[in-house]
Amino acid sequence: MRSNRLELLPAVDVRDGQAVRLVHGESGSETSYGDPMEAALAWQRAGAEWLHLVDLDAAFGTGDNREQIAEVARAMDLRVELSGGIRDDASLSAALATGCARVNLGTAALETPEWVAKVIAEHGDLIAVGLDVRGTTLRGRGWTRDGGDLYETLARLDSEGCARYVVTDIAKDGTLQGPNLELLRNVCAATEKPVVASGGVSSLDDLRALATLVPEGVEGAIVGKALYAKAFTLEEALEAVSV
Ligand SMILES: O=C(O)c1ccccc1N[C@@H]1O[C@H](COP(=O)(O)O)[C@@H](O)[C@H]1O
Repeated sequence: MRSNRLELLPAVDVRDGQAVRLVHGESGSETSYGDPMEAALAWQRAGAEWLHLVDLDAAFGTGDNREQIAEVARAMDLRVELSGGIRDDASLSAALATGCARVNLGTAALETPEWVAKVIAEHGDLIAVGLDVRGTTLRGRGWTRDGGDLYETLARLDSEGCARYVVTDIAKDGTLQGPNLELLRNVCAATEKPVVASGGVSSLDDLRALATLVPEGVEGAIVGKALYAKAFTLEEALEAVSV
């Protein structure tokens, strides 16, 4: 049964060994926030139940931070959602070996749909698919390449039994402009599977607005820039969505 409380997933995105935030996911727009382990431990101490942990170099194809990310994932007592560069058996096995609660596949769902169908069948709830969109066009390879229509891909993944979607509006990501509630409503109307919202959260009111979408299927929200910019604390965010 679905919970009626919005889950919060503070984000730690790692580029070149540092916790960073990007604007619109654009390479080169990084603001650095220091050591990823310290950031993750800070969110854990503040009461986070989930951590959204991203290897941005692996997503962009500019290397990877795999060892460091595995160290962070292993050090956590909370549940970790791991993403970035998980595109084949080797990277999936390495990700799952960290003990993470689930992995988030992006590019692979656009470029190697047969492999994604296979791993959904094998791993069920451990696999989520990230639907990173501009308008209704999916983007892969560090959000630099078009990858098809959102709703066609969603229907295909649904038919393959995908357990969950992480929906990012790229136009909102890292901008502190508020989430795209219309997009989230539309995705929730198109699937019965839970949706994790990503991109744009700027205030406690944004989180309260997302919490109103829980009955429609929004299960959680990824929060990045707003926490690093100290728009509110994680403790305040958790309180705002508690019911
Ligand atoms: O999170 C970001 O800011 C981001 C920016 C640019 C590209 C990817 C980004 N994050 C996440 O990376 C995975 C996709 O990685 P891949 O395509 O599977 O290698 C996905 O969770 C994005 O949301």
